[in-house]
Amino acid sequence: MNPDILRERQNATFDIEKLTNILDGGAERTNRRREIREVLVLNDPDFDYGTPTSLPTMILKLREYGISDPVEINWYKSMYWGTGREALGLHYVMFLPTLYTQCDSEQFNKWVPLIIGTYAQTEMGHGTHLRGLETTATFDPATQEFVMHSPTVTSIKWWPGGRNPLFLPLIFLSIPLSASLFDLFLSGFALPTCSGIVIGDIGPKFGFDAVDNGYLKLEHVRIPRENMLMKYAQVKPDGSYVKPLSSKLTYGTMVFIRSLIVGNAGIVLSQCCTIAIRYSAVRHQSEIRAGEAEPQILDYQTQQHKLFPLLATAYAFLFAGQYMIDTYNRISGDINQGDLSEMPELHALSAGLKAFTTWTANTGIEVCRMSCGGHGYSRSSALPDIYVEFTPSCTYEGENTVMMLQTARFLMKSYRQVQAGQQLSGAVSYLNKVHHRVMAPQAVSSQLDLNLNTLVDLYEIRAAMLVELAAQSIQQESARGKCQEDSWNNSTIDLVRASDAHCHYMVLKMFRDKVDQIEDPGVHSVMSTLAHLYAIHGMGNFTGDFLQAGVLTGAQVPSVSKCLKGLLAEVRPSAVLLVDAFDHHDKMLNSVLGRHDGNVYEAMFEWARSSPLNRTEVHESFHKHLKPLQAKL
Ligand SMILES: CCCCCCCC/C=C\CCCCC/C=C/C(=O)SCCNC(=O)CCNC(=O)[C@H](O)C(C)(C)COP(=O)(O)OP(=O)(O)OC[C@H]1O[C@@H](n2cnc3c(N)ncnc32)[C@H](O)[C@@H]1OP(=O)(O)O
Ligand SMILES: Cc1cc2nc3c(=O)[nH]c(=O)nc-3n(C[C@H](O)[C@H](O)[C@H](O)COP(=O)(O)OP(=O)(O)OC[C@H]3O[C@@H](n4cnc5c(N)ncnc54)[C@H](O)[C@@H]3O)c2cc1C
Repeated sequence: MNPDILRERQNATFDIEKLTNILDGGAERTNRRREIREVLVLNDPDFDYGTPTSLPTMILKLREYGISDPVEINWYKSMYWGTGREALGLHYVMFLPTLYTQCDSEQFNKWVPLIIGTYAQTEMGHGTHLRGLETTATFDPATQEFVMHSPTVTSIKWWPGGRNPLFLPLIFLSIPLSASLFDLFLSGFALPTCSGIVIGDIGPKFGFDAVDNGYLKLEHVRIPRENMLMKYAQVKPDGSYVKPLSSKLTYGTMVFIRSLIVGNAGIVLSQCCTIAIRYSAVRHQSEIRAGEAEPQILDYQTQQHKLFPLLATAYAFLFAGQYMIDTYNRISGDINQGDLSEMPELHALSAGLKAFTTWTANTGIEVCRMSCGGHGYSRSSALPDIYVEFTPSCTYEGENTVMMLQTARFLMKSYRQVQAGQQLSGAVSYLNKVHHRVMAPQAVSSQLDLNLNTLVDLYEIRAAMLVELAAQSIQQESARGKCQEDSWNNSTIDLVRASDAHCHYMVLKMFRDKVDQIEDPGVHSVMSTLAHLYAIHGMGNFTGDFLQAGVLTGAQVPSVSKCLKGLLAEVRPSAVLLVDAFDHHDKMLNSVLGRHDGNVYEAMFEWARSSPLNRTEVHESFHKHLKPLQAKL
């Protein structure tokens, strides 16, 4: 083991295993995750990663082991495929959940065990604006079929991932009866027997290469009436339409996946922090004091300033992901029982946190890559591949700006309710104080109050102020004679800013609540330090907001920076131990820089030598192209 990394692991001030258990949701979950990793994947003689049979092997193994829990599927898949995506991601995280949540019982029993599918909602002309989707599904009572049709070039289904060229069970969103409502259809087409279908691949993408994203054009293709997913809405044999309790129930799968993406952003950021911080512990470069040995780059304050707030953010997002999934499970359970009262809040929370966490993690991956210098740009680091695979999460499953505006819609509605004298509960209950003006900034002392509860309060006041400012912008636009829609559009910068601040407050609050639950003194101490670092770092990035909210004075601003530097120094001794607690297996990370043993250079040389370009002393292209050319010169 590299001596630097060995030294970093001595004198631990907290129990790493206990922290890993907290991240997994308990010791039993850690044991189960490791069982899946060690027994069901690494030590499985059939484990054949990287071969053409990998995918079918994985599917059969998941069924053989009876793994159906989304988290356990993800544990298995991420061990099998490492940090990359694989062609069946969409099947597991969108196609199956749609069947689970939108099929009636007969359909469920008929389809779920049997098929692999994709989710074809987006069209060439519309991905965000679902009410603008053009694909039609017209019911023909005479034949008890729906006629599926792509009326325009912009209605061609575009992007469905994992498009299977031979058999096409896919979830469709189409407009069967009216522009405002659309429903889900399962369309099993067996190509090439089924005429009226034009299918293909949309071509090379920025990345996501393991997933074949396709296109699908339908020309009056008929499917049985029974293929409409009929849990919430039905078309009866006589053609009558039974509306769902809410038209937004059709959107349920997107809410589910957005809820998963929050935790996934934490996982991906934790992978990158593991790579960058372990590498920074073994990389020596330049000098701090003339004549002394080159220091570990982790001892540079700027390197700590790049990586430690991201480390704190990774923990924050992992805890936010736990909260999000628990909230999703609770509310979707109520929805299943017909109680839709919290559906708007679930939508607003999942939409906002999906955007907030993916935007932050997306930027953070690049900071981790650049903090590793040239070797960070090598594919051997795994950081370029992680970035390329993660960055579309800011676009898919709800483009981030649009998602933030959906959260803003909920915040504005809540603000208006408070103005009308209603008492709010849940995540927006802090807006009650705005109405009663108890949001007045606390007596701001000359010293920054570092109590975590106080910091949470300051973020709450900042969010409330920005919600009020956005609402005032809309009111001012209306007062200038603008219609409601234009008043909204002319305030969308403020609205996104308010949603971002609301999400930032929510994530810090979840972090603080999780720290409060930690009983082990050592783990509590180091997690409390990270939560403070997360809060103070955000205060440094958004100083203007806190000044504008009156919860920070100009005189206190220097102490924010001073406090930040102190917290960076406090984290430094535990940095490697804190990434060890993420418990990412070398085989899954697949990173020369992030190896657990820290033996980076030896591994990098081996990695380079294994490159296809180094198979022969002289590359065949010399003999094929250059040598004949030289002979002519
Ligand atoms: C631990 C396990 C980890 C697993 C790892 C998995 C991590 C993930 C990794 C990879 C993922 C797989 C790869 C994904 C591939 C990508 C797939 C896709 O992209 S599929 C397509 C996704 N498309 C979208 O998300 C479309 C976005 N657009 C919309 O959702 C809607 O158009 C809209 C923007 C919400 C607007 O809808 P609409 O116009 O109908 O509504 P509005 O007029 O704006 O609002 C009317 C009222 O409706 C409320 N509303 C809107 N949506 C919802 C909802 N979903 N639920 C509840 N309520 C909703 C809205 O709030 C308004 O309410 P009021 O204000 O009127 O009260
Ligand atoms: C890798 C990848 C995989 C995908 N897989 C699938 C899949 O399997 N199935 C599927 O159905 N789809 C899939 N998609 C499509 C994806 O869901 C859409 O790209 C996404 O919903 C964004 O919609 P759009 O492309 O129409 O972008 P647009 O909405 O056209 O966004 C373009 C710009 O317009 C802005 N904008 C749009 N509306 C508003 C508004 N109301 N207010 C302010 N600004 C606005 C956006 O903020 C953005 O800046 C995938 C996409 C990617 C990148």
